[in-house]
Amino acid sequence: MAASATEPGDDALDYIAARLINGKLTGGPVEDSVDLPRIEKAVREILIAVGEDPDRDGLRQTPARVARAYAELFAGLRVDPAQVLSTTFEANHQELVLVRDIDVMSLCEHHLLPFRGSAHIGYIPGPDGRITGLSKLARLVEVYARRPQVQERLTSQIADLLMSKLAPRGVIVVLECEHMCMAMRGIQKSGAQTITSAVRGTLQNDAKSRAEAMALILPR
Ligand SMILES: Nc1nc2c(ncn2[C@@H]2O[C@H](COP(=O)(O)OP(=O)(O)OP(=O)(O)O)[C@@H](O)[C@H]2O)c(=O)[nH]1
Ligand SMILES: [Zn+2]
Repeated sequence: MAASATEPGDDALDYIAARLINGKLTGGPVEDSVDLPRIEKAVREILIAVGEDPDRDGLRQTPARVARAYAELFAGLRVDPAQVLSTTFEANHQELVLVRDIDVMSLCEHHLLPFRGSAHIGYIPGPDGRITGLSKLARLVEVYARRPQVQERLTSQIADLLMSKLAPRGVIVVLECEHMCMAMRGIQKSGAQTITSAVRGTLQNDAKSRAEAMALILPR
């Protein structure tokens, strides 16, 4: 079946945006916010520019496929990350909560090539002991990762939103990623891991707490 911008794939894209924030859409239908025909036109131009025939059988649907793929990969641009943390709980827990090894896939904003790895997110609840659902930490990663990114900004955006919405005593976010723009092209060094951290509040100020959290995050 021929795929086009107005076929059932659009529902799937709305579903992806909704899934990022637990069933609530903030950005409206995808066709209102992502100009799929414009992406298609640009991809067709790229194919011609590199010397391909965009009308040959295998490539005919490629511009439409790439348009839908980009809408999916950048679905986080249509989502308000604050909504991810709209549900919190009283737990009277005063110690570290840490979710390790959250899968991260994003696109670097310099080359639009993927970077991929793990996120580790920890926080010490505030005096009210308020916590959030563990899955919300992974959702937060998804919302910010599904945008053109640099790893440093992705790391600090997660930390800053947790600080402002959860009012914890401290936050630590560590990302370990491999960048395809360093592996597939350019310097062509595959396997290099970039590690970024964003540390806030007491985890920033208290070296002992920070060292304890880091030992749990990067034990090797
Ligand atoms: N700091 C940072 N740099 C990134 C990230 N993703 C890609 N880059 C870098 O962005 C830089 C862009 O550098 P430019 O010199 O403008 O582009 P370029 O000529 O394609 O660079 P090379 O990759 O060195 O060939 C490169 O050094 C990439 O490695 C990221 O998440 N954070
Ligand atoms: Zn890049």
